[in-house]
Amino acid sequence: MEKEKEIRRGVGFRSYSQGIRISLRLRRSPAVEAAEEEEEEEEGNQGAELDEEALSNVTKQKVSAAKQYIENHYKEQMKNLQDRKERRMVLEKKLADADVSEEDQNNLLKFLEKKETEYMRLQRHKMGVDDFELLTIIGKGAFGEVRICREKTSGQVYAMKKLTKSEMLRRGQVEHVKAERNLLAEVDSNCIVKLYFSFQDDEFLYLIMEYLPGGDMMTLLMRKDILTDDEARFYVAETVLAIESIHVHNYIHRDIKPDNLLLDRYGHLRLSDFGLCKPLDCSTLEEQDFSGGSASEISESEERSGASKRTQQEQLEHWQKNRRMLAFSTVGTPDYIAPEVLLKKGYGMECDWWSLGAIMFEMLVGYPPFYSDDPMATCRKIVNWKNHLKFPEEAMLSPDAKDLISKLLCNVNQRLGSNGAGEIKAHPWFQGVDWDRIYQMDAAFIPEVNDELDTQNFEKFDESDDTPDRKPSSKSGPWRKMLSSKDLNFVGYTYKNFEIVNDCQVPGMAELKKKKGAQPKRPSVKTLFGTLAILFPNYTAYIGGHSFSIQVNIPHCHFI
Ligand SMILES: Nc1ncnc2c1ncn2[C@@H]1O[C@H](COP(=O)(O)OP(=O)(O)OP(=O)(O)O)[C@@H](O)[C@H]1O
Repeated sequence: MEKEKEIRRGVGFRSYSQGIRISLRLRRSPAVEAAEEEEEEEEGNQGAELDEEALSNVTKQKVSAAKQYIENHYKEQMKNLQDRKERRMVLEKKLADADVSEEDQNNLLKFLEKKETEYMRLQRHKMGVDDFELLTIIGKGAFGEVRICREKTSGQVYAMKKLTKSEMLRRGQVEHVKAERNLLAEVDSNCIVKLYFSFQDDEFLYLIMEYLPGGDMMTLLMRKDILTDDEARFYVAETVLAIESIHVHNYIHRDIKPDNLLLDRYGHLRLSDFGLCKPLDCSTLEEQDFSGGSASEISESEERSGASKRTQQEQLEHWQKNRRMLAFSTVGTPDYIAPEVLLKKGYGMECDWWSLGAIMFEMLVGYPPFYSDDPMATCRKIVNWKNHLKFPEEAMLSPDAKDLISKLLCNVNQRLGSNGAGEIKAHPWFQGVDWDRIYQMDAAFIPEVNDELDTQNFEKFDESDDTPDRKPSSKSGPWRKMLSSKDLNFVGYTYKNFEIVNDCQVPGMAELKKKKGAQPKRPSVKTLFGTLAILFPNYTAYIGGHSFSIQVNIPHCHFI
């Protein structure tokens, strides 16, 4: 009966996004359709409105998936049209001001149109794992692996993160993975790893990101043991900026740890791994499960294992021995998670500032503040942090460093950063930090990177076939795919970033930008060529009998 009602009503909705009205009906028999039309007329044409309760959950899910798909599609199309118009206008304006013959002007405009057509074709191209040559594995996590890869057509090198859908579903991580994709697509910041494409096949989700060859902070800390105050200040300051840049977009990371702080070619830090927090199973525990966390109870158990007698150096060595194992285990390390997150009490952005405090402690002391042989004991220590936060004397932390850590590892309502990142930036430990220029300055360490495929700053991983590569699913149209029950969960995941145009990668443009006002008023053909190159890199043009060839790596606008 319910079902019949559902079929009789059909499903309709209207979307007024970008001025486009969409109404969708799921399949009904012609007889049902006719009956419904009659009914609609009788009801004064109100039949398209949803009777929310009459719809099954699956139908509602399908409707919302279809709605999202169509809205995304039209939104993107409108934006593309607008962008195309703007590119034409920019070029026309430049041409009007330029010292170029009419013939050259026409040639350039024709060239632009040709490139636009190719660009549109490229946008329609359905990306799949087959578009990439898969190279070395550089990371493994609970849901999949990260490896470097090369796009076959452009030759561009990326990092490909591959996540197993079934695993995400099993662990209820679907919303998290969507959050990760959304954040990466939405936040365009120097401090965040850049996302170029995301796509999926039947079994996996793929994120194609920039490859950051400097390695991660976990590896750096394992190689260096501890950092000096100045070195730590540099990385902590860049982490503050990275956290701030996601908070201003109303995202909370919740899982900030050294493994998620990546270093670029020049040693500058970028935050990654959004929304895939792997809650140690203690996050499903209730408050009483954290009982037994008093100083004396934990000391007793640590005494039994000999942990309480360890010197700072011994504790550091013990930590390092366990660290990789913890990082690659399915439960992950809880060492940086805020107590309110562990207790599921409801948490806000402050939890990321707690993680910052734990990372800063590790940078200066050598191991995180609540480290214990057993991850459950670590959770207990975090929840009972007042009894367990101790600065080893041998570490000789400066009073300012201790003060900042203590103001980050504390109750939420007293935590520095609760009123914005400005509070943290103003702390005396950061005195002398030029917050506006830190990303332009030399990093504390410049990583050794010999070529674009160099992975020396990463651990070596086995090519064992945990998550076998599969062929991408058939390309028989988005609707069929969208409505297959498995993929409904991941609708809206696919993404191409054609937007981040980094003109500093265009030879000559960066210099022009630096020397303000140096750009000639009447641009030469060469400058015009630069403009076109920004729009459409990697091409050779013949202007005024000269051939100009520029190789520009703007991967998201690739191979046009
Ligand atoms: N864009 C990138 N460039 C270089 N290395 C990367 C990149 N993304 C990830 N990595 C490497 O892969 C490791 C795992 O990545 P990430 O944490 O995103 O994966 P994950 O499966 O979500 O792991 P986790 O188990 O921590 O959730 C990182 O610690 C880093 O060493």
